[in-house]
Amino acid sequence: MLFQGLLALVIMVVFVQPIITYVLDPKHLRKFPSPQYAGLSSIWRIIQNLKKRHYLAIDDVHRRLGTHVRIAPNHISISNPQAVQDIYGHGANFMKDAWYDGGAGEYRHMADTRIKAEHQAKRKKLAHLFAQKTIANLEPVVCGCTGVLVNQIDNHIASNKPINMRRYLNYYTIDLFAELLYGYSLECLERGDDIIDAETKNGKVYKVAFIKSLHEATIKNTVLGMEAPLLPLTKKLFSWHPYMKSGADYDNIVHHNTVKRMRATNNTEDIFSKLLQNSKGEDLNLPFGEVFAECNVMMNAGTDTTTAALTNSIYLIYKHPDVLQKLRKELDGATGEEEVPSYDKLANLPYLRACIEEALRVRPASSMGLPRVVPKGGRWIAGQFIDENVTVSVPTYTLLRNADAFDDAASYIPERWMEGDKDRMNRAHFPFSTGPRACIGRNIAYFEQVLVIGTLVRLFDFDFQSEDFQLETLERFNSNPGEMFLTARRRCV
Ligand code: HEM
Repeated sequence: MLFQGLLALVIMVVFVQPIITYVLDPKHLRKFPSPQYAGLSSIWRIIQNLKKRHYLAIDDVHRRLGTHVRIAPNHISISNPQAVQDIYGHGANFMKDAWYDGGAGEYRHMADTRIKAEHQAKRKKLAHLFAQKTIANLEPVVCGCTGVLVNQIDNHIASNKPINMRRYLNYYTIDLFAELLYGYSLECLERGDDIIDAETKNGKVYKVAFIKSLHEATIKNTVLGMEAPLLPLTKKLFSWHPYMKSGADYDNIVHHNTVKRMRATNNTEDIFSKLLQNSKGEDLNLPFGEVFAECNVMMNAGTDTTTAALTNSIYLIYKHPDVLQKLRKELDGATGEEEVPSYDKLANLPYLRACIEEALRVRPASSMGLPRVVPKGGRWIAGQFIDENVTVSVPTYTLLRNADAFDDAASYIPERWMEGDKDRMNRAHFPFSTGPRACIGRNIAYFEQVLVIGTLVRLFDFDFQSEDFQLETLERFNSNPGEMFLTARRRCV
């Protein structure tokens, strides 16, 4: 009876109420074109998401229908560089949409906190963790992990086996971020798998796969968040679904490591120790739930996006032999005999940086338009007035391929970041988002990319499994690369 009641309510909210709203059109949204039935039901977007091709569907509708497109009953997607500042810029004051409630737990973390004052307080508290100065101190850990990755590639060469670079780069980011955060590695790279300890609140420890848990949890959060008002119901209705268990598994991985680190008595200089204190070293007395929430988002955002960025860079560089050759010339001139060069030798190499930037543009780790709510009074966004309380977003993938901002936009051309019109490009280039909610971890992300790409390109030749290999993208929330098997050889210099 309860189940039928819930189902009826879901049908009412998902189907009936949007039809009434569509006809009455209180927020004047019918003037915006929309694909198929997207203006009537969020099911259209949910289906695109379940197909893991949401960004491509949105890209396609913008090409066909123009800059302002209604992609859900209360959601306008706006593909225009001006909209980036209008929506996400400092001073725009657009709140994060209720979609972020999809994955929110008892305590909010920095990324899913929606209230401005709460977010500002959190960001102020945690900003010192991500300052360039703090990150420079992390170099021994990043170099150490990069060395383990090099060893593993050598092991694959020795045993004549191709290496699944997408997975090994993910093991790398998991180990690296665990070591940065908790002060110890989860040793996925050494083992060649991501099966690690998780722990329930009752203290039961069990083994689980990190990548699968995180990915399935993300699909669940993304899809359920698209009908945020229904979350209290849908979470119950789908409690049987395996992705719910995956969500709990991911939380339990973070729980296990947070409890373990909390108990540790040694004075490790890791992000965790800094998380518990302010920049003056005074104890913040954070409740466990808040510490857990921040660790939860860091193990997610700090691993999944950088895996995508690293895999995409390796793919694109080795798919473009002219780029590979030019990059190697720059690297060889700047580095010595050491296997893993120091960061300062790589940090200011313009072509290396251009290769990384261009990979973030053509294959962004985060492709989906990040939803925000139009503030009271409504706003003009990229030339069109949008009523208050309407959800808006800029489709990241589509804008990063905007033909007005980028010549030959679909092609991988690192040179554009050295010779092109940077002002024109930067108006549309926002792989880390922008404004007060922009990525706080971008310094870490560049640090890792510079070291890993700089090291691997110098040391190894890689062959794809076939000449026509195309790396697929599976968009959950982040755009995750598919499997990428490479045959490695030590480079002959
Ligand atoms: C190439 C790698 C990365 C990319 C492309 C990336 C991209 C992004 C984007 C687009 C956002 C905005 C999300 C939104 O508005 O919903 C974001 C936010 C965030 N990122 Fe990253 N990220 C990367 C690496 C990292 C790393 C290494 C960390 C380390 C912890 C991190 C932590 C965060 C956090 C905590 C937020 C929320 C910030 C806030 O709302 O104030 N990211 N990132």
